[in-house]
Amino acid sequence: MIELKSIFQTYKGQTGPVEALRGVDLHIKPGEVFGIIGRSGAGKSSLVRVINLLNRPTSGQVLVDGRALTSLDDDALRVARRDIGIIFQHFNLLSSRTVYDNVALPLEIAGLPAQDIKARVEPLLDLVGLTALRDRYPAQISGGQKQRVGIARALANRPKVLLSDEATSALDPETTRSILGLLKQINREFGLTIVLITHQMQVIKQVADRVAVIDAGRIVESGPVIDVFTRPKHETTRSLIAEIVPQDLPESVLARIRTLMNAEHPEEGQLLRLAFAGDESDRPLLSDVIRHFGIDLSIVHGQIDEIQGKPFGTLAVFARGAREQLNAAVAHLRGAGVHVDQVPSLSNQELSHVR
Ligand SMILES: Nc1ncnc2c1ncn2[C@@H]1O[C@H](COP(=O)(O)OP(=O)(O)OP(=O)(O)O)[C@@H](O)[C@H]1O
Repeated sequence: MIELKSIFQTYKGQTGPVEALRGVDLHIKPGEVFGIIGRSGAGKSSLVRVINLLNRPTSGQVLVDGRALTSLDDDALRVARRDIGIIFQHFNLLSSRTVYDNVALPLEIAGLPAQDIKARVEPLLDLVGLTALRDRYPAQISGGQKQRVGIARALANRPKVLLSDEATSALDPETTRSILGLLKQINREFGLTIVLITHQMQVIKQVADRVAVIDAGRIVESGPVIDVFTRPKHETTRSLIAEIVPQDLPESVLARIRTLMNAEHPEEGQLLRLAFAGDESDRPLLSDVIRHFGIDLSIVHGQIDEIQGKPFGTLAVFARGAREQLNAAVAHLRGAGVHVDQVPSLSNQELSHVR
């Protein structure tokens, strides 16, 4: 549905060129909710605005629904853009127009007759739950309601793709949940492809199917959300995930591990960090390894959460047993699809760096 090929975006900065995007390749499939996450200044807005050519990239190709937007002239691009709706952090509504007239605006620009406009706008107001507020002005409605107007307006031209540029960043957590719920509903009902950029992992966790992590203008990691959450590879991903899944063990847990460690011969104890997702979490894997390999396990820390109905979690366990048995147990867990980090040393100094 959307293909970005080797995208570079360089701005003329005040003190010299700023390379906001440095060779981005992305392939977003039809009907998926694709999240792009990164810290402030990573290049998220530049990237999302390249998709509809609000920003023309310095080099690279943008294909949407098989059409190379980067090769179109201005007139053809204007028409092609009707297939791509966009919603913004600050809603960008016209204050002098009512809710109804804001939603109608893109259809007026496209030259639809008033009757056709009415036939499109009314069901959209119904969809976003604003029929009763149709004659209010933006100053007379809440932030969440403004974003609902933004969504209805973005859908007016019946796009195939909806871009969301930090659309929930100015909203409180409850309103954010309801707006994301609405986006997911639209994605399911209309099969609309949604690309959302955000700096909030909560947003990715609630609605995205796949996610790409952008850092300093490059995609550093991408994949299904559940994989990226349970097995983050890049430091930026780890620190973003720490917002909702703590990546470092708390000091009190480290103190417990030190106590356990002091009670053991170093070669007989090992700290393991397990990450599991989906079906793995339903199986009695820990009791399996205790029974089959004759080892003891103490759970020292853990967290279980859910991503779109699928459980995922991390556990830190202190494993005791003969070295060979411990290694066999780790191999068994890995064979069952659990990601296992073996914390290699039990020295106090290294424990202070345990993640
Ligand atoms: N028009 C511009 N002129 C010069 N530099 C720009 C321009 N727009 C963005 N930049 C720079 O490009 C880099 C990427 O900016 P961008 O807005 O894409 O990042 P972002 O991840 O969306 O950040 P934020 O979350 O803070 O909005 C930053 O260093 C920014 O200062």
